[in-house]
Amino acid sequence: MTEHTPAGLPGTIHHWIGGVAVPSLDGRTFDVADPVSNTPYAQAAAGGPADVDRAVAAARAAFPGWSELTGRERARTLHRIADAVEDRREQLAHFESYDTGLPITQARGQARRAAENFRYFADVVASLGEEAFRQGNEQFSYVVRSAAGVAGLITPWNTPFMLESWKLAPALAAGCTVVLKPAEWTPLSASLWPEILTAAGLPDGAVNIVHGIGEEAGQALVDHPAVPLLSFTGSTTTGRHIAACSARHLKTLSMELGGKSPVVVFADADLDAALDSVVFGVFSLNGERCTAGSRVLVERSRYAEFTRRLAERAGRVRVGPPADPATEVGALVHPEHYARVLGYVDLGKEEARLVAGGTRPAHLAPGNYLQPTVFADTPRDARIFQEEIFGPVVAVAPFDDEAEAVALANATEYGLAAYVWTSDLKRGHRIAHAVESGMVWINSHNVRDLRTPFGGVKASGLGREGGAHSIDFYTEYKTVHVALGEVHTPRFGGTA
Ligand SMILES: NC(=O)c1ccc[n+]([C@@H]2O[C@H](COP(=O)([O-])OP(=O)(O)OC[C@H]3O[C@@H](n4cnc5c(N)ncnc54)[C@H](O)[C@@H]3O)[C@@H](O)[C@H]2O)c1
Ligand SMILES: O=C/C=C/C=C(\O)C(=O)O
Repeated sequence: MTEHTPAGLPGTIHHWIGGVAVPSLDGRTFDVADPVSNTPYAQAAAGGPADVDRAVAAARAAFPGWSELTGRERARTLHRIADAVEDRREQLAHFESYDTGLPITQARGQARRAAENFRYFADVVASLGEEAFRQGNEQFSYVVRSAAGVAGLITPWNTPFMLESWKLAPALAAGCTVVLKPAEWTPLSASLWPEILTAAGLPDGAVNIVHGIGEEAGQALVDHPAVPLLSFTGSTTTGRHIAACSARHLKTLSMELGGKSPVVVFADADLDAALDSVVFGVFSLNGERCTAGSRVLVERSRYAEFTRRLAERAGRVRVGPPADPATEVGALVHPEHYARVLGYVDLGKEEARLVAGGTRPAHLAPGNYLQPTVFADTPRDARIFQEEIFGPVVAVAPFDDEAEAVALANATEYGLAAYVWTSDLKRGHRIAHAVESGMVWINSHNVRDLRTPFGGVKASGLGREGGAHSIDFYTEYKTVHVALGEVHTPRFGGTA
């Protein structure tokens, strides 16, 4: 605990099954710590197969009632969920910041975005139509959509509440009922869902939450035969494992996985704007952001200037306690993750040239703090150029021409996001089309439009969520064909 411990912390975080807060059937719990003191402040229920089974049963029981409502009726509940999130925005932000180490100002933004996710998907489902096709006067076909069933939602520890809402909102909008398994390092903000969903009048069992360790609670959800679809956000390694396990039941999968997104800066770019975007893109959210621009490729004629300015800016980023409103980079989520990031920093010192950061800021004693770190002259086969670090660490490298920029941008197994900076818009589009990624921003940082497909290619994922793509994922189609005129069925076997 620290002087910044928020009021109202629960001592125990329970599962939420069928509208009731419950411990694990076998009574097991795990420790939950904050990333500043790294000491446990709560116990959370450690779910296993029997708890997941109970949660799936509750979701199945709630499914007929929830899925048979009209889209407009479900939309009304979703708007009330958004209201309830907004009502608790301060508490949510403080819980999130305390548990994850995110700076409080950024945690507030994530809470706002969570409410927005519910409003957005409420509007989508309220205006959703279905398709019809006519073949002259002979046949009419129409397509009905229905909720796909009980959805399993498995979420990571970075921006946990927002990413939970990014799955809960479209799943509920589409008429699914769900079992959510939050990340075990950051279960605190999820402990507010029961209060939020109850205040909004969501029927019991429509959302069930099972806390626990990925390999136990998450695995049980993956293996459950009555969960036909899984939406997973997390690491590529876990995603691959879940996909392999899901083959047995042919589950429908949506996977938002890791990234190593390039930022390509041409000599004709607005360098000030590009610099702002690079600094924000890799150091905001503590660098624990799937779409972080963690590889910066700069045209050689501006490379030295850009690298020097980036190093200066990184040195001025304010690292500090997550609860301090002046903090720009807080504490990394967990000592294990912190050690992993520090391991990459040590490696980077061998593989490239350290030009900023690389150490714990002297004034911050315990806590998982790291000064924003910049490596220059990074070779393309360096591990710090290839592997997702998921912390405030950026690798910079020069390029000589457009072809080399594209080759370097594509020289990783990942393909989530990419960013291009140039004042030549034709070139901007050329690069956007040539880069292997699910999303590209030209002369912009990661500004989201919730209507667009979000997701990646290569090792960054499978499928897309966002807008109608989310609704498609959480629904099944059925096509109904009906004859309009006289039917001339080919007569097999002659007449009787
Ligand atoms: N592409 C995106 O949209 C996006 C968004 C956020 C995070 N991420 C990625 O997430 C990663 C960081 O998150 P993380 O470290 O929590 O990832 P992780 O894969 O370790 O864990 C994610 C979730 O999966 C669960 N899990 C672990 N093993 C499991 C198993 N065998 N079966 C079922 N569930 C299991 C965990 O408990 C957790 O809830 C990074 O790679 C990051 O890029 C991607
Ligand atoms: O760290 C990952 C961030 C994911 C972001 C979204 O899913 C989103 O902005 O909708």
